[in-house]
Amino acid sequence: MDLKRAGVRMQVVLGHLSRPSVPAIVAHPLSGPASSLACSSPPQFQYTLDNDVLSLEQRKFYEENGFLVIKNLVSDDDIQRFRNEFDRICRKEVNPPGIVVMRDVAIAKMDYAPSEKVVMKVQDFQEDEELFRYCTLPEVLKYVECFTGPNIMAMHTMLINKPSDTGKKTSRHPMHQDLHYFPFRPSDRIVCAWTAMEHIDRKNGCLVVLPGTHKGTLKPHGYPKWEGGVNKMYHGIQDYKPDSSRVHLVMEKGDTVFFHPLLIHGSGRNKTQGFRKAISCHYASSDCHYISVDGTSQENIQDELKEITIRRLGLDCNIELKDIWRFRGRTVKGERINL
Ligand SMILES: CCCC(=O)SCCNC(=O)CCNC(=O)[C@H](O)C(C)(C)COP(=O)(O)OP(=O)(O)OC[C@H]1O[C@@H](n2cnc3c(N)ncnc32)[C@H](O)[C@@H]1OP(=O)(O)O
Ligand SMILES: Nc1ncnc2c1ncn2[C@@H]1O[C@H](COP(=O)(O)OP(=O)(O)OP(=O)(O)O)[C@@H](O)[C@H]1O
Ligand SMILES: O=C(O)CCC(=O)C(=O)O
Ligand SMILES: [Fe+2]
Ligand SMILES: [Mg+2]
Repeated sequence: MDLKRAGVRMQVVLGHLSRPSVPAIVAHPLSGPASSLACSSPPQFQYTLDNDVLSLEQRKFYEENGFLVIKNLVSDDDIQRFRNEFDRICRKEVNPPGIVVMRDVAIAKMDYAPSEKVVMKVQDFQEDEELFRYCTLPEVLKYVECFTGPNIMAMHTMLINKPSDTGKKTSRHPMHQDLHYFPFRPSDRIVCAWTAMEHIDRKNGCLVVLPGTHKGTLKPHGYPKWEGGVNKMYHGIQDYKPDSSRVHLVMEKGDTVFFHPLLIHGSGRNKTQGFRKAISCHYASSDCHYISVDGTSQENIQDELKEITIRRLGLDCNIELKDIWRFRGRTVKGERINL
């Protein structure tokens, strides 16, 4: 086993077994700045920017693996507030503009009273002041800036309420790269923050990552051929091999993983009776620019997103993908430049 793999394994094992202690390569919000550890010949960094937040070890870990877990970053109080607001949205006590409330495909056509038990995800909560607070938390943005730089936009927001699997395995999220969904670049200035809202492990469907895959390119995505069905827009990489060496990220409430948009990741079934909750935001530097995805592997998701948006807004004309993203994006720090 090479050192990198051993390191990843150690993080996961130690992170799971020895909760109060901070394993060497698991980042801690209070751990020291890179500058204090700087050695004589600084390595070249591609995926992280010079900053006083990440230790050299944390920085190297992200460069090598494409993700970094920061333990205990978001407070219990904040998580409770997000839970309360999610509940209010599910019960239709509030209906913020733009929000998408999604049911699991296994129950999509059934008629149930509105409650958190029928909602698998809310998305695009940029107009919901209470949930959008997550995207503006200074403790989160402090880390985001290490990847995006100072001009930061929140581009995509989600609260995922992974339901108990009905037996059809539809609670799985196929392995994918988030960049498939994004018509902006460069990819290295985009990062996802994903915070566990409770203890999450393999039983309730934790995140699964393929370390180091952020160094590859964007792969073609499509719907996996799953007997029990697949949720709308849950595309997966087409050449997924079940034997790929996966790392399951066991996380505690408040732990936050930052990951690169090319990192291949997904999540397994929720085999418990509860709903597994996580809140996330994709950030990008506002220096990024929109690209045309015409004629690329992203054309399939462009077509689906345009179709849904046109239907939802009741438009009778075409709409440009970049305008959908311009409309969603919100500046959370610095100034809005290109996006
Ligand atoms: C980095 C990003 C990574 C990502 O994963 S981004 C993924 C992007 N996902 C999205 O943008 C959200 C996709 N979901 C949606 O837009 C909506 O939930 C969706 C699917 C349009 C349904 O919303 P509504 O139209 O409000 O719901 P509805 O009950 O009227 O259903 C309309 C038709 O859609 C079907 N449907 C609902 N939920 C579904 C699901 N989970 N999977 C597959 N199909 C689903 C539903 O059965 C109905 O079909 P029909 O028209 O009756 O044949
Ligand atoms: N054809 C596929 N394309 C893309 N991703 C897939 C495909 N089949 C399975 N996956 C993903 O691979 C992971 C493992 O799949 P599996 O069916 O073993 O799920 P599980 O047993 O519920 O979860 P786990 O093994 O992670 O505990 C899941 O994240 C799943 O979404
Ligand atoms: O929370 C999960 O299960 C994974 C979500 C995810 O990767 C996504 O929506 O892009
Ligand atoms: Fe994802
Ligand atoms: Mg499995």
